[in-house]
Order: sequence, then C-alpha cells, then structure tokens
Amino acid sequence: MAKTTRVHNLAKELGVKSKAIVEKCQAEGLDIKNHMSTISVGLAATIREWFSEGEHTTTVEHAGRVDLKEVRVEKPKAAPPVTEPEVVAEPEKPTETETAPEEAAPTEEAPAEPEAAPTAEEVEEPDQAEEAPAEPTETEPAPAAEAPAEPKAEEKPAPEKKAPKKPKIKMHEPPKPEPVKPAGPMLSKPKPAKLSGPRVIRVEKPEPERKRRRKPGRPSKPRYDQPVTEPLMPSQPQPVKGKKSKKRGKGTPAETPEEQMRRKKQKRMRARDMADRQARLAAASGAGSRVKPSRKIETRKKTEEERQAERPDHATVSEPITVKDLSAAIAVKTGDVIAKLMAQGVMATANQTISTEVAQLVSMDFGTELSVERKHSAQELIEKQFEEREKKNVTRRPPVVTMLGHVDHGKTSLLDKIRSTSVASGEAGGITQHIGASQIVWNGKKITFLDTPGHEAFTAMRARGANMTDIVVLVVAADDGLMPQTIEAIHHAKAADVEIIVALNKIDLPGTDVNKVYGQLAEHGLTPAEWSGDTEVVKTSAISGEGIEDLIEHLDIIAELKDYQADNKIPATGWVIESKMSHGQGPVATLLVKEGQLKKGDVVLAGNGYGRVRTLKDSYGKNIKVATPSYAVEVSGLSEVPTAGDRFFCLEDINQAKNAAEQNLELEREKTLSQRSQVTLDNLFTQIEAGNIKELNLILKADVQGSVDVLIKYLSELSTDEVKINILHAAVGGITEGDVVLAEASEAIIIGFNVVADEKTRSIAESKGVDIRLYSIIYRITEDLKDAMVGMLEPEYEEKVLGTLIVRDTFRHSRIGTIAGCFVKSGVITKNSKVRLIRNNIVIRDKCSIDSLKHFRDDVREVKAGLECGVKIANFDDVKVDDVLESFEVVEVKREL
Ligand SMILES: Nc1nc2c(ncn2[C@@H]2O[C@H](COP(=O)(O)OP(=O)(O)OP(=O)(O)O)[C@@H](O)[C@H]2O)c(=O)[nH]1
Repeated sequence: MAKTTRVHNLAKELGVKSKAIVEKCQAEGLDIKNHMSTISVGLAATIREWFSEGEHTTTVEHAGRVDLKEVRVEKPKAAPPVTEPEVVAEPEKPTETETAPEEAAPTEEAPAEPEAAPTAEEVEEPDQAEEAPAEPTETEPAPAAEAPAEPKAEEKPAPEKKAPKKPKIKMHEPPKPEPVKPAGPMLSKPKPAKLSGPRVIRVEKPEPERKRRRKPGRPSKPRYDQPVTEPLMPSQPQPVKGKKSKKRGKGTPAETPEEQMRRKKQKRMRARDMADRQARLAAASGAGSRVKPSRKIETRKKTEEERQAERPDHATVSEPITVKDLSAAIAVKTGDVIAKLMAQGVMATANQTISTEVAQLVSMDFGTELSVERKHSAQELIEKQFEEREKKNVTRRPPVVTMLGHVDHGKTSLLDKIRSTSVASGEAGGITQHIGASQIVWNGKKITFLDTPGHEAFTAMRARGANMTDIVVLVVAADDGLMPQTIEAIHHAKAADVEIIVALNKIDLPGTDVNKVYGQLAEHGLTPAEWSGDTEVVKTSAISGEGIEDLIEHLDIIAELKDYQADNKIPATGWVIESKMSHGQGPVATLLVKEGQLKKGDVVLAGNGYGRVRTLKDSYGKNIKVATPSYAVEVSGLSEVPTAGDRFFCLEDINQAKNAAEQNLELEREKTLSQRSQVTLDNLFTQIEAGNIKELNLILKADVQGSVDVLIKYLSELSTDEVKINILHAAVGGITEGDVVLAEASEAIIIGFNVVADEKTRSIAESKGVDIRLYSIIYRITEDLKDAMVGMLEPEYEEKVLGTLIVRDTFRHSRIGTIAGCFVKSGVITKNSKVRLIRNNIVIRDKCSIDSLKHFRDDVREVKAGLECGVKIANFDDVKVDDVLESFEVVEVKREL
C-alpha cells in the first residue's frame, strides 16, 4: 500500500511553507485542507515537482509552477532537497514501481516532444476507461496515460503533451518570463524520485473513484490524478446524480460494446437481487425481517391482499379430505380453516378428515368453489374391473324374490308354505330377526326367496334387500289391508325399480274385504289386474295353501318375461345378505351370488373381510361345491364379519383381497370420524346459526321424580322460534350407557341433576363426543341452556374428575367425626381435591373439602389407585359403607364458540 506523508512533513522536506503547499493543492483542485492533511506518495511526488526548480520533467504534470522564492521558508538550510529515501520508499510495494527507477532514466533523458504526445485512443486501456469518471475525453489530447505495467508506454520517450486548460491559481501567477522548461538532461541532479510521481498516480487512481461513489450528488472536484485522461479542471458542468447514472448507462464513448453489455447485465442482476430480497421479505410476512416497521406493515398488508387475490375461484380435492388438504387446495392457512370449521361446529385437527359437504361449505366461505374428486378405493377398482369383464357364458338365472310387508301379515308363513319347511314355527318370539334366503324348484325351475324382517328397526336392511331382488312379493293380510310398513315397502320396491306382485294373504279368514284392499292398493299406484290395472294380486293362504302354486306360477311368468341372465362361469360377485360370528366357524356370511360361480377354496373379498372359502352351504345347510347366479349360500373362512349389504368378489390374488379389505376398514373408520359432529352446549349456538339444529334434543336424568318433573317443565319453556327443546328421555337415576347411545344416535345432550355417570359411561360418552352436563342447581341448567342458545355461554370452570374411591369401612372418632376408610379404585385423591359423595348413583353431598387424608397413620398429600386411605370429609359425617367418593378438581375451561 502507498505510504502517505503529511503536508508539513513534505513542506519541511522541500523547504517551503506548508501553507504554500496547501494553497497550491487547493488551487489545483485537490482536497488538501491544512498542514496536517495527508498526502499520498504519488501526490507528494507531484508536489515535489511543483516545488522543484526547473526539474519539471514529468510527462503528465502541467500545473503552474510555484514561485519558490515566495514560498520558501526563512531558513533555506532547513529545506533539504528531494531526498533519495523517499524515492526508495515508493518502489517497495508493487512490482511495477520497483522498475520505476530503472525506467526513469530514459524518460528523464528523453527530450519533451509535444508533437509526439499520443492521443487518448492510443493510450487508453479499456479498464481505465471503465474505471475513469465519465467526463468526456475524446476532444482533449490525452496526457500520457501510461500504465505502470505497460511496457509500451515506458519504452516511448515521455513526451510533453499540450497542457490542458489550467485552473487559475489565486495564489500567484506563474512567472511569465520563465516558461516551463522541458525536462532536460540534468544528470548532475539525478532525482529519480520525481519521475516516480506520475507512476504512482496511476497506482492510486481507484481512490478518487471510490470517493465519488460515496457522494454521487456532489460536483466532482478535479483530482490531481485526472490528467491521465482529462484536464484537472472540469471542462463541462459537473455531473449530478441522475445524469451520471444515465450517462453511465448509455456508456461513455470510450466503452466498448462488451463493456456496455457487462454493465447492463450487472444492473439487471442487481435489480433481480433486489426483487428477490423483496420477495423473501414478503414471504416471511415481515417476521424477523429488518425492515422498518412502517414498511413491515405495508408488506404484511400487501401479502394479505395478495393472498386474497391468489385464492382460486375453483379448487379440487380428493377424498378423503383432510383439513390440511383443504387448506392447501383453497390457499388458506390451516389455522383459518380450523377456525372456520369450529364456527360451524366441527372440531377437527389439521390431519383429520372432514366430510365433503363440510369442506365445500368452508371453501365457499373463503370464496372458492370446491370440487371433490372421489378417490377410487381398491374395492372400487375391483368393482370396475368386474363390470368390464367379458361375459361369454350368459344364461338364464333364477329370479330373486323378496317378501315384503307389514309385521305378521304372513311373510314367513307364506314362504314356509312355499318351500315346505317350518321356519316360521322355529322362530323366537314369532318375529323374523334376520334376512334368510332359500331356493325352491318348481316344475324344474328355480326361484330364490329372500325373507326380510318386517319390523321397523330393520328398515335399513330391508331397503338393501330390495336392491338385490328382482321381484317383490308384497304380502298384505286381507283382514288388515295396507298398513304403514306395507306402504313403506311399496316405496322401497318402487325405488328399486323391481317388479311387484301382491300376495293377498290370509284369504282363508272370514269377513275379509278384498275390494277394500284393492282400493288401498290402487291408491298407492298398484291397481290390481282385476281392476284393469298392471299389478297381479294373488289371493293366498299360508294356512290352507290356497293360491301358493298360482303365486309361484306368476313369479315364473315374470321371470320368463324379464329374462334375468348372468354368466355362470366367471368368478363370482354378489352381496352379503347376512353375517354372524359363529363359535365354531368364526365369521360366517350368507352370500347371494349375482353373477359367476363361487367355489370352495375361492379367495373372497367381502367388505372388511377376506379369505378363502372354507365351507360352502346352501340354504338348507347342505355342503355344496359350487354356487351359481341367484344362489344364496353360507360361507366360512373370512377374516372379519362383513356387513349385510356389502358387495363380495371372488379374486385370484389373496393379497389383493387383503389390501382391499384393509383399505375398506380404514375408509369406514375415516367415514365414521368425518360424519361425527355431536351437539354440545359449547357448539350449540354455532350449530343453530349454521342451520344444523332446529330441535335441541335433551336427555334428562335426575335424583328424584320431582326434579325430573320440574326440569321437564322448565326446560320445555326454553323453546324459541329458532330452536325447539325436545326432551327425548327423562328418568330418575344415574346416567347410563344406554343414555349415551341414545344421545349419540339422536344428537342429544345429557343433563344430569344431582346424578352422575359412572366411569365406563363417562369414557364412552367422551369417545362418542356426547356432552354430559351435571348440575346441582336447577336454575343453572336453564341459565346455561339459555346462554348456549344465544351464543353467550360464559367461560367457566369445569370439574375434572381425578379418581374414584369406594368406602369400605367407617370409623367414628369422638372429636374429629366420621372417617371414611376408602379404597382408591381409580385415579388419585389429593388433599386439595374436592370430593362428592355418591350413593346409588345419586349425589348425596357435592363439592366437599377434605379435612384430612391419611395413608395408615401418615398424613399424605395424595393416594393413588390400588391403595387404601382414610378420608375425613369436611363438615360431613353421614358416610356409609359402599358409598362412592369422587375426587375432582375445578379447572377453568375456555369455551370455543
Ligand atoms: N289364518 C291365517 N293365518 C296366517 C296366514 N299366514 C300367516 N298367518 C299367521 O300370522 C301370524 C304371523 O305370521 P308370520 O309368517 O310370522 O308373519 P310375518 O309377516 O313373517 O311376521 P314378521 O316375521 O314378524 O314380520 C302367524 O301366527 C301365522 O300363523 C294365513 O294365510 N292365514
């Protein structure tokens, strides 16, 4: 690096006044303020030239001479001539300068030849042009712009070029009679240091460039080193900030096209960097960024707006839909989606699945229309594969007939008569409890019968049965006529688009009014053929056997007309009619073959179950080898008990069956989870608002009948125009599992007044999401319900049960009172916990403090499950053996409305 000196040191060296140097420098436009200012080596060399006597020999310096007489200090002896050490010091650094002393000789010796001054074009290097300020130089005769490392310039004798316009020096005019002497052969005074000045000038050239960058708006001062390419005084107006960049952008005339390209490229890259940075800041939403607060807010706002704009109008997701999937599809934060779901009364975490309907509702709230693509399960793919199979052996198959009708109208008896068995007499309670199936052969033709239960509770199964069937025999007792379930059966049969034939049963009974029944049938779209309608009505008697053959004949005629067909050679498929877990055989299923053949040893997929067919039995319990279309067979060998109505498939690969069965199980579980959205007091208001609830179902359990009656009265009065209070069940006693099941099925809330739910019931309720509310003050129940219905349920405290204790013995102490000797059945009891005393599921005493808790003789803080302890309930002594103590703590609950 260049060594520097100070003005006063240099003045001392030259024997001149510091002030003279300062003034001279300032006159030349240099930034030298006072005698303490630092001077670079190059400048020092220049100054030495200025203050030398007639040895102004450099090729680049054209500043006015200094009148040394004026500026010399009083004691000339103190001013030594230019010293050698200075000269030696300079060449220490760059290698170029090392050669300077040697190269100086020819330069010094060379006579100054102004004509020989090279033009700017000749001497300018491209690099220099780029680094140099943008002031134009083309019109100026360039001073010797020799680079230190440029041998070409050094070889040439340094010509004295034309001096550019010189700045006016205020201090003094150069003496007229003494024109500038060209550097002459002054061998007697060899001062090589003088020549090193201009060389060093080139080395330090980048410095002024840096300064200019720092203060781009300021007019640039002429630099001492500027003669390299331009005169010291600017010949043009000073560039201002904007102009400068513009100028640079266009490129100086000295710039080559490559340089211009390079500069443009750099500019583009800088712009891209800035854009990237802005993007990163925006993506980080300002968090952790070093952006100024004002700008941060601006960025965040912009981001939110952008998000709004980025939300798609339409999105597509595949089932099953998790909250995460939905948020990704509609470009909304998962937290926001969860909040929206909560507002709709659906509690779900990011990874939980939600129903399609709920997902679409949420999407609409965010302004996105959601399409849901059904993801094809393995079973669906198998189904498709089966449907596309080539059928080469299509033949007629027996019709599948289902007996439908009202309870006790004689379905089973009729079927029994048909197949000449005695199934009806063997049934428990006289009610058909499950779907049975049988096949009869009549005149060499087969007919398959499905016997469906007629009870209301089995409506769903009956509906499934109707879908499997070809012909429905609507059994109507002639004495009863059409009953509610008969009408329902008609609707099911019509919806399934199957043939309907009416068996007007019990025709043997006296006093039956056939025309009345005909009229009823006609009312429901089944006008009898006798009345010129399309419906065949066969008068039958399961007792006398009247009309049985006629009925079978009619069935056969319909089958012939419809020509039911199937391929009986391909792998079988069909439905599960019924299933059970057999003690000896494991899962057993009754399958109705729709198509193909089912053999012993076949791999079967049926709902969640799969396996090889171990046994194959017909409806009479006889082992058979193969079942063909319309056959109902009982199979064993499945891994799980399938559900009635499940489709079954015969597959070649047991692994395929296994995978599909496992997937079915998983899908079923997800479906159950996504469908569950129990009503609770917390989400009641939102459910009401969302229109999900029009009736609030309640189950009331209380300690005494009086409480039940009062509660029914008070709670019924809470009904409003929006919500009707519907008390499903009200009874005396503790809350049972049955109450929870009923509450789950009917979306009800359980209210317990002075009663509790036992541990098992509580855990079932928790798993099913059933809300159980326990109270000991009636008005609190009404208040809570009222508040919940208007969405004003206050955050409050909830009791968290810690443990359950059984009182095994009691000890009377004259001073303390009755101590309950307890066994901690579950959980824990702590000294600080509250207890309630329960006798026969009725709360006898609630929220009691504990006076003392002992384990043997020791006072303890807590006693855990499996240990015994002594509990003294504060201010209460009526403790009895077998009482239950429930320990609990009161915790604050934040409601999420
Ligand atoms: N007199 C007379 N009684 C009949 C006739 N058919 C059935 N019954 C009687 O009606 C009662 C009910 O018969 P079921 O065959 O069990 O009737 P269901 O429709 O199968 O009844 P669920 O299985 O409960 O749906 C029995 O006592 C039968 O003996 C009939 O044609 N004439």
